[in-house]
Amino acid sequence: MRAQTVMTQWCTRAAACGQLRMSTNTNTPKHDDIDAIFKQKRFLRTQVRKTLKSIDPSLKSHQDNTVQDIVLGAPWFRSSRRLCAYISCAALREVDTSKILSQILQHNSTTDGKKLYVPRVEDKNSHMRMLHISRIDDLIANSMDILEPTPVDADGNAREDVMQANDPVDLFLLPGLAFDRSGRRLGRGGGYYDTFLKNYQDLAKTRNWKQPLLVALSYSEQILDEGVIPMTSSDLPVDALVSPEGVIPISTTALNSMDL
Ligand SMILES: Nc1nc2c(c(=O)[nH]1)N(C=O)[C@@H](CNc1ccc(C(=O)N[C@@H](CCC(=O)O)C(=O)O)cc1)CN2
Ligand SMILES: Nc1ncnc2c1ncn2[C@@H]1O[C@H](COP(=O)(O)OP(=O)(O)OP(=O)(O)O)[C@@H](O)[C@H]1O
Repeated sequence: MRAQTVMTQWCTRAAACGQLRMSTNTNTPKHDDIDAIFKQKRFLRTQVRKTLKSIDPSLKSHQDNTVQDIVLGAPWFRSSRRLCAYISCAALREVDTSKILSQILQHNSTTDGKKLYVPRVEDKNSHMRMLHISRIDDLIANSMDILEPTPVDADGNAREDVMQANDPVDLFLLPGLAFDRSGRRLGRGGGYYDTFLKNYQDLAKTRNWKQPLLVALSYSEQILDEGVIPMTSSDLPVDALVSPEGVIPISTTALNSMDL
């Protein structure tokens, strides 16, 4: 049985027996409900991690290539000038970004002139920065074994922090554990991306910049039925998903700007 089928059946059963009380309404949940939502998220993360572990490695690698080729060929990627992308971690079974990143850093005809910012975790208090890198050698493994940039480059200069940059980022390539077709995203629970994206969106508003396009990369098995992913008011929806089946535009921005 396919992992997606197992997940769908599990979600249906869990919802039916009350393990997952989905917040399909947009009202902010009461304080009493918040703990339950975080508990539901933890439960769902465990299920998704199991599903990811069960995907056949050759199927996973095929999906990695397909998703990356879709991104590399997409007009919204090709026309982006400044982007933030995650450095995929094999142990976390995330969609691989190595091909996308190396193409950006090679400055070839597809990706010429793009400026790349990647995450650096500063503390456990949901604080993450996005720092500019120009070479893959700018990265070292952190305590979670994820590659990230050193704060200072080889010449001793502080790397540019995207929050201090003079020009706007047009595109974010986002990781996550699970997604749905209405833009819900389940992260790894650190609150790093939600906090960062909220701050970046506020900065873009202050500067009168166009908001960046938020695109999450997903294996097919990570796209869950609508209503299954619990949300709080701090969870930010994504504009679009890229899975091996193609691009799924979600927001009006995505529908208007992705040229699909
Ligand atoms: N590649 C990548 N880089 C990233 C993130 C990410 O999700 N992926 N982050 C996104 O926030 C930030 C780091 N946050 C992280 C949060 C949790 C775990 C992690 O290892 N989680 C384990 C479970 C740990 C536990 O339960 O104690 C896991 O998910 O298996 C890693 C990174 C910034 N950089
Ligand atoms: N019961 C709780 N009450 C209040 N805050 C909590 C609770 N459980 C977790 N948090 C915190 O809420 C924040 C957001 O958690 P959430 O589960 O929404 O993260 P996420 O969306 O998966 O992560 P990310 O934004 O990095 O993708 C984290 O800082 C987490 O420590």
